[in-house]
Parts: sequence; structure tokens; C-alpha cells
Amino acid sequence: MNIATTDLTRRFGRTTAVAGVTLDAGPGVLGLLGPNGAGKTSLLRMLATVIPPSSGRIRLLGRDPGAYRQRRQVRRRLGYVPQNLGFYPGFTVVEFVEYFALLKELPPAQVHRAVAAAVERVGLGDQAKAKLRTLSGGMLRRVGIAQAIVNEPELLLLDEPTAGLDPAQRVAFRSLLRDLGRRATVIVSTHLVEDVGAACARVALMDQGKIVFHGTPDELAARGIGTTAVGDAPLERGYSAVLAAANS
Ligand SMILES: Nc1ncnc2c1ncn2[C@@H]1O[C@H](COP(=O)(O)OP(=O)(O)OP(=O)(O)O)[C@@H](O)[C@H]1O
Repeated sequence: MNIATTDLTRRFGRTTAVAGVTLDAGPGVLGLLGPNGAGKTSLLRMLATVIPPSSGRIRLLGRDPGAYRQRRQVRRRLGYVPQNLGFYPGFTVVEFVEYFALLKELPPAQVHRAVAAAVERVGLGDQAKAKLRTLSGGMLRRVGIAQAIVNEPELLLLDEPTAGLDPAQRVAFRSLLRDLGRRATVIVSTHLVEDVGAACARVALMDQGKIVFHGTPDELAARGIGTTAVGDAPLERGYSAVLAAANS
């Protein structure tokens, strides 16, 4: 398993953001759904080795991210798109992605080609030399995705990557996700249930720090059948039904 957590917990003062998550994930795309404040970002940040857990066990790519050398090995093979990635406005698209390639310790001889491929893959080939300050919000999101995939990560974590993308870009991005999921373990948090239906083989639903559902999109949709759950589509009704049951 590329990700294996046992009873993973993260507290911020008196708030328990993640309350005992046990999750295994191999290659493929896993959609992470849940209402605001459910703990999705906190879980992704722990999996991205950005914050340590308060308690519980976590193994990434067979390694222990709590140990310095192993954490460094994991980071080389990891891609992470945080909710709010800071951009250097004076950098060009290529310079920014290259910066991350170097941070991820890509062999120098591979950097040029890897950066060009990542920029092309997110559809920014024509903007490669544009300064970041001149790009739209949706284009910046795509730059954020390019930096995450520049090292062809085996573990890719994306926090609401489709927010701000126009419909055509969203469709293109879902196809990129499916492609990446063929060899990598991809976890994508989203509020767009359509993302899950279109791109994810599996889905986990978080509520109040816990995973209250883990299965296929069809299984989630089935949870809404025969209930009074609200939603415009089967997946939305399944989502509402699981949340209602978790809170009853
Ligand atoms: N750095 C922090 N300091 C204090 N509290 C935090 C911190 N980060 C998260 N929290 C709290 O932890 C809980 C879970 O937040 P988190 O951002 O993980 O949820 P989320 O599911 O990603 O929400 P959203 O869908 O709104 O992005 C919330 O109650 C939040 O206020």
C-alpha cells in the first residue's frame, strides 16, 4: 500500500481536526469528500508530510515519514497541491515549476525535460514564459498542479484542485487525474461531487474528523436510494444520506 494510516489523529488546541483515521490506499484515484471543517485538508497535510500527526501511525510508500531520512525519500516521490499555494509573481511558469523540481531533488539533467512535460500536461505550453503575475486564477491553479507532477510522483495529494477551473479545464483535469492514477496513488479533495463520478475509482467521505464512508462511487450513490436524502444527482443523494446517518 502506498498509504497506510492507523488511527491517525491531529489536534489543534482543543479542536480535533482528524479523529482516528485508518486508511489504506494503493494506486488509483481516491476522491475525498466532506463538508467544510470535516478534516480533509488536515488529513492531506499529514499525508504530504507538512504537519506531523498528534497520534496514530502513518506509512507512506512503505516508509515512516516521522524519521528524517525516510521523510526526505518520501518527499522526492510526492506531489502536493495545497489549497493556497504561494506564487512568486516575478517568476515565469517554467521558472516556478523548475524551482519545485530542484526542491524535489530531480537529477539536474532531467529537470529541463520534466518541467516542459509538466507544463504541457496542464495545458500551459503557450504560457510557459509568462510571468505568474499576468496569469488568471485558473491558470495559476494549473501551475500549482504542474509543480506537483513535475517529479512524476508515486503519491499525489490535491486539495480542491478544480476550484477556479473553467468547465473545459475541469474536464481536461479529470482526464489528467485518471491518467496519473494508472500508476500513482492520487488523493483529491473536492466539493464537486461530479469530480468524483468522473475521475475517482474510490471515494472516502469525511465528517467531523472521521471517515464515515469508503467505497466506490456506485456504492456511495446506492446509499441514497430509497432515502429522503436531497441532491440533484445520485452521488449527491448518497453523500447526503451518509452524512445524515453519521449525524443521527
Ligand atoms: N492550523 C489550524 N489551527 C487551528 N485549527 C485548525 C487548523 N487547521 C484546521 N483547523 C480546524 O480543524 C478542523 C478541520 O479543518 P480542515 O481545514 O482540515 O477541514 P476541511 O475538511 O479541509 O474543510 P474545508 O472543506 O472548509 O476546506 C476545523 O475545525 C478547522 O477550524
